[in-house]
Amino acid sequence: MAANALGRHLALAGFMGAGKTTLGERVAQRLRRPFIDLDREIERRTGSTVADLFARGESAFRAVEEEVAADVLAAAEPAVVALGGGAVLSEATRRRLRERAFTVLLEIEPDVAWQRVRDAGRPLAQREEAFRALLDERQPVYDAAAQGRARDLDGIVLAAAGVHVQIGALDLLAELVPGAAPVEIVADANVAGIHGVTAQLALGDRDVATHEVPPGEAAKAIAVLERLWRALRIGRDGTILALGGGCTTDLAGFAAATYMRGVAWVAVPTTLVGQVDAAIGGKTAVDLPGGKNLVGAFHWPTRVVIDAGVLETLPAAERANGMAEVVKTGLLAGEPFWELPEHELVRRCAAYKAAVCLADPHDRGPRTVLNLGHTFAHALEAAAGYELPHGRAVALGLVAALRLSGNDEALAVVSRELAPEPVRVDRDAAWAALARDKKARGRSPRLVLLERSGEPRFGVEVPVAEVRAALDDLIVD
Ligand SMILES: Nc1ncnc2c1ncn2[C@@H]1O[C@H](COP(=O)(O)OP(=O)(O)O)[C@@H](O)[C@H]1O
Ligand SMILES: O=C(O)C1=C[C@@H](OP(=O)(O)O)[C@@H](O)[C@H](O)C1
Ligand SMILES: [Mg+2]
Repeated sequence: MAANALGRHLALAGFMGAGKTTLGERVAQRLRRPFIDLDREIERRTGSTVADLFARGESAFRAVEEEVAADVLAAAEPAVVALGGGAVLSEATRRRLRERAFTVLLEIEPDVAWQRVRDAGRPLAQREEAFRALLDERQPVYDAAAQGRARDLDGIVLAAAGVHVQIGALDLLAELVPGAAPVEIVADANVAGIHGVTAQLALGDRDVATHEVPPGEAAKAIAVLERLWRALRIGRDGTILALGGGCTTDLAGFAAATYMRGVAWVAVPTTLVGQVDAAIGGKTAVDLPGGKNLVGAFHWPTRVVIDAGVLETLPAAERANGMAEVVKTGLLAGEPFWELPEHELVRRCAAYKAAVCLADPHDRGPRTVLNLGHTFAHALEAAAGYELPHGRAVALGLVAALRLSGNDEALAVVSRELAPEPVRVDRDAAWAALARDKKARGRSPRLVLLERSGEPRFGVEVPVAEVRAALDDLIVD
């Protein structure tokens, strides 16, 4: 069974008034997919309104609905499809949804649904009592069709990406790790000491072993990977569960991508960076002596379990690294995510990243926006021999990118929230590293710019001299 909407249609099911049509259109925009509202498509093809079709008898409407659903779901290009509230009553449509789509149930309180549709002239929303009874009657069918559940726009995106955000989710791993097969945990050695037992207890008898890996970047080494490959015992139906920060999820995800030509994996990020960024989107990698992330694979985790509760034990310096990505994400989205309470901030950022990655899973274009400021950050990190904390490097990188964008408002946010401080590194080494960066093509580096918050532009050619000057401004002698 599909675990996410990657490469398949994203179908929205749910009762009348849940917002399938309204939110479906917005989700499609975020995922850069075509949007099809099944009812509108039926009206377009038949030249009659849904109400008129109903007036000729519900069974006639259902027959047309089933036929149009089959057609829409047969299309090769993955779309967002808002179903009508009764479409999943058809056994044939449910089967086609399982084959061709990932179905998210949009949940709604009956009172709210009734208030929304009572005066809209919908054929099955004429009398409140009948409306409520119909929802009760259909609930089991909705539950059977649902592969994910949501209540709002971000919830739909998160479900579509297989990302589960909930405080206390760590205790629910047995339910949240798809399937029933054995699980091997790959954990950061520090995190294993703090949260490892909780994860093991939650998994119960599915937990077969825990492999500890070095904390931080040291985990992303070929030697560590080889040790892990040799130690793994699961078969091809098993699951690797990564418990730790972005370095742990990068390593464990790559192990999962390669072990036995690929096994399923679940990411349980325990750092702010991991929860808002690294664990989402299927990029996995290890480092070579020549550079970071030089060997890797796109291997989307079957689930990402985000429990903001585990951040309580996160050291302040690690939190600061994460805040740089939070500020970056908020600026990209055009919303002050950094002002939100932690759980909500994590959810909003995770949803932003999930949408961008679903729209461009293999990093062919739009996903590049996530690199805002990172071309500079990576150059400074390399010149500092990777001794510079990532958050500090990203804060400085944002300063450079935003200056080049002429975005003073966003610059003020970065100064206030991240207090970036210039670094002492070798200027020529930093420049050489920037020129080597994979985003630099030919002579003029291509950057992500953000003239207006919420409207990033990627692949923008910026004159070499301006880029060099922006980099130099981040460095003190
Ligand atoms: N999240 C929401 N908040 C407030 N109103 C909404 C929301 N979603 C939908 N609506 C409104 O509720 C009504 C029903 O929405 P619609 O998208 O047609 O639902 P559905 O397609 O699930 O029946 C519309 O008037 C719409 O504007
Ligand atoms: O629940 C239903 O049986 C129906 C829901 C409607 O779509 P919405 O859910 O968008 O209102 C529409 O397909 C038709 O009126 C029947
Ligand atoms: Mg609708």
